[in-house]
Amino acid sequence: MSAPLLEAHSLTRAFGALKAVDNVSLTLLADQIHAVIGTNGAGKSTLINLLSGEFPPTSGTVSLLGQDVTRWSQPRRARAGLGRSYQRNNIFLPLTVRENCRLAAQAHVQRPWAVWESAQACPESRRRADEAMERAGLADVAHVPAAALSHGQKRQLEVAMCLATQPRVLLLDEPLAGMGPEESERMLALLRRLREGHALLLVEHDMDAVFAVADRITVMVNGAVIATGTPQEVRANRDVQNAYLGEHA
Ligand SMILES: Nc1ncnc2c1ncn2[C@@H]1O[C@H](COP(=O)(O)OP(=O)(O)OP(=O)(O)O)[C@@H](O)[C@H]1O
Repeated sequence: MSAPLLEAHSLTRAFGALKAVDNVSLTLLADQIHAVIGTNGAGKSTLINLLSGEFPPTSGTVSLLGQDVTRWSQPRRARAGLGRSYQRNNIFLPLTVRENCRLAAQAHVQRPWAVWESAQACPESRRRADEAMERAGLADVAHVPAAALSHGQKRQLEVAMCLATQPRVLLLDEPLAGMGPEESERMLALLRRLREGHALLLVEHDMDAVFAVADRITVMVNGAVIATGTPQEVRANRDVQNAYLGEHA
């Protein structure tokens, strides 16, 4: 069995009286895609925010590569190997694909205070950027300004920028949002390629895609986990069928 790269133990996050995430435990293994699904407001984005370190949990712990990172900031977790792509667009539109990837790598490698000055000069960030573009299938459009990319390519670029930071764990928040069938297929192929060597957490509303690509699925309702298992186990789970799946059961 693969090693756990990220573990959440009994994570809870309250906003006033509301428990947006309620006693959630989760283990992300290397070489696996772990999807988190649930209705709107189930707590998926809050869970990603707790794992990535956007804000602290009310209680519970997060460990990354065996280290307790619960009180670590988001940048510190990122430097330790936790990558995240956002639902909101994080790209510098006037810059080329390569420059966006270089800046992401640069912010990580060294001299983060000098990102503009040395994006050209730092061979290590150039190497990481080129590798990330290659893996994300964007090498052909390296010189294209991000503004000229299709919606699907922009989402690929977000993943590439995340890869340029050389993470072991990738948290992906709705990478397929707004995509047509062809773009979705391309992104799914990319996620499958990324599985090797990484632990991927995928929050996604497209159930067909989730069941096609995930090794494990966690189902959340009202902040709590109601089931975790293989796609087959989750599909067959009565609680999940009643609470959520409907026509996907
Ligand atoms: N900063 C906040 N302050 C107060 N309530 C919040 C905050 N963030 C989230 N919530 C509430 O927590 C609950 C979970 O929200 P969250 O965005 O995590 O759900 P989600 O599963 O990601 O939903 P969606 O699929 O619509 O993105 C919701 O009821 C939401 O209104």
